[in-house]
Amino acid sequence: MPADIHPVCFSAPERFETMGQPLLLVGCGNMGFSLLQGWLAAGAAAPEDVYVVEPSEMLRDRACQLGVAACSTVDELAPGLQPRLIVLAVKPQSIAEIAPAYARFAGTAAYVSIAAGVITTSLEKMLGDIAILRAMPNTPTSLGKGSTVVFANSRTDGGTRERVVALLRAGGSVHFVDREELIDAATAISGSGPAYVFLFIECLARRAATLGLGEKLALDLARETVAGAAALAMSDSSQHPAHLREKVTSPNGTTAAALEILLADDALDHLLGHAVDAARRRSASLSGEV
Ligand SMILES: NC(=O)C1=CN([C@@H]2O[C@H](COP(=O)(O)OP(=O)(O)OC[C@H]3O[C@@H](n4cnc5c(N)ncnc54)[C@H](O)[C@@H]3O)[C@@H](O)[C@H]2O)C=CC1
Ligand SMILES: O=C(O)[C@@H]1CCC=N1
Repeated sequence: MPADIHPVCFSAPERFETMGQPLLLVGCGNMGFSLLQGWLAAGAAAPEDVYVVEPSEMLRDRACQLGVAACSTVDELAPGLQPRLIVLAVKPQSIAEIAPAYARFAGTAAYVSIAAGVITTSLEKMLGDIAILRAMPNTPTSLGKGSTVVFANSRTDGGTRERVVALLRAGGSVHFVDREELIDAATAISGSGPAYVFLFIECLARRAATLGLGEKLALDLARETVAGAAALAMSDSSQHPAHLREKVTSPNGTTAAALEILLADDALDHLLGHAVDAARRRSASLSGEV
């Protein structure tokens, strides 16, 4: 873990502080819905406290099936609604158009944006000089197995940080960074990371099928192998992944034959390095497009 990323020591509270406090989720697409699933499953928010704004009828229906209220535009929200937290889960390219309509809640609300690459200075121009946090979650949040990296602007007080952590903690671990550019790094590692792992599963399954294992068994084995290895890697933090790898690798055995290819000229390391750099640079460049 980079020295700048400090995990928040936050054991799950018995009673989440977000309970009874209206929470507004703006955008309920892939990531917004993953967050919503995580919050509700962990009891971090009660369905009756959550209001979703989402223009897609299909996605509103999906949200409503979890018991929350959903409408298609900000203007349809009850005039008296005073949200305590507003989570902006819309695309970076559309946030400048969408966010300003939510500035009217600034008297009661703190804002969390999950938009990749959209810096707090830009968000402050859209919403005002108020408490704004950037969070970079990932889709395993829907199962409470996600990682979220958070940066808070200077207007964010301790109570607001705690409230946001209480909510995000429902989706898995929460880590604060104190330099905003580290959100770009986190985006490239944990935000986009699940896609790299899914690609690995796809590739492994394709190879398994090529070896004659059959489509279903091929996919089952690829999924189970990644899930099992990840569970092992998580089960004992004193064991470095390299040590776990060595335990699989018999001298002059089959794993050694495969690793000789993957480790040759640091091929995999370099490929992943290029990929992660591209994601980090893309995150940084998105800020110039907003
Ligand atoms: N998909 C992922 O794994 C992650 C995504 N993010 C960030 O989350 C944000 C959303 O990404 P996705 O969920 O993947 O995209 P998405 O396209 O699935 O979701 C965006 C949603 O915003 C809705 N929307 C459009 N206009 C709206 C408006 N005026 N008011 C309310 N909602 C509106 C869309 O209908 C759509 O459902 C992006 O900024 C992305 O950078 C961050 C971490 C991970
Ligand atoms: O691909 C993207 O831009 C978003 C941010 C991290 C994951 N998905």
